[in-house]
Amino acid sequence: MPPDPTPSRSTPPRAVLLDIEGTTIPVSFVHDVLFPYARAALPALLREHADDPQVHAAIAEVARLAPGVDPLAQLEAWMDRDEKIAPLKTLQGIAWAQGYRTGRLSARMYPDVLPALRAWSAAGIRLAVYSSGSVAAQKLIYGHTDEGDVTALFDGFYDLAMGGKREAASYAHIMARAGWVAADVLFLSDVVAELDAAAQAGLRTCQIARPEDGTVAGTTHRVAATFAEVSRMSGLPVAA
Ligand SMILES: CSCCC(=O)C(=O)COP(=O)(O)O
Ligand SMILES: [Mg+2]
Repeated sequence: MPPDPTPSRSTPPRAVLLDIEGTTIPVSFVHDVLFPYARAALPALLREHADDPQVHAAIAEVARLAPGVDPLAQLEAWMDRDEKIAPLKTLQGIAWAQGYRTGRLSARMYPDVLPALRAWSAAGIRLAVYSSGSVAAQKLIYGHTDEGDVTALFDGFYDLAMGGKREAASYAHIMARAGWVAADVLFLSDVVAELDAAAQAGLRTCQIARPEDGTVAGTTHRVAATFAEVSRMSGLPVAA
């Protein structure tokens, strides 16, 4: 995307960066389906696949971050606190891969999301994902939705390798990596601290506050309950 010499908030965004949990996929799917699936699968994964290079590297990273602690116990403690730690996210992604492959997992998106993403993409709006879930896990979730494989809608996938979602520098890294101009990009998330960080980096922001997830609307960002509302507020194409 070439830089716009006169970026203006009165023009529609040229790109949209999207959080997953609570924004495109229900919190209940992540917390009641994905997380318990990974928690149940991790002991066998660590026991039986410790020689797999990705598993091996992730376990080594857990040991580096928590020296002297049993890696499985540490992972379970992080899961108890829903910590967004890269090796945990890598291992969860590996655990979910088997579930998607065998058809035991299929992702449910909020019903308003896909029509909007399709309309935005068809109009040339660039779309990218930024989630604490690993890039591999992001491609799995969007590759195995109840609506089929929707990964082709996205130009980019970004995870904690860019930095934490509550740090402004992470959004600057993503802009540099994508070649996007922050002022032209709309970031959608349910979490105010993430929106604060994105706004600090110069992105436009809109909080997604879903009644079904009980998301509490903040006071400092625009708020929408659905992607149709985002379209109307931001001048993005509205789904037919
Ligand atoms: C890739 S889906 C699972 C998302 C996940 O593991 C998580 O912790 C939620 O992160 P998000 O940044 O999407 O809120
Ligand atoms: Mg979220």
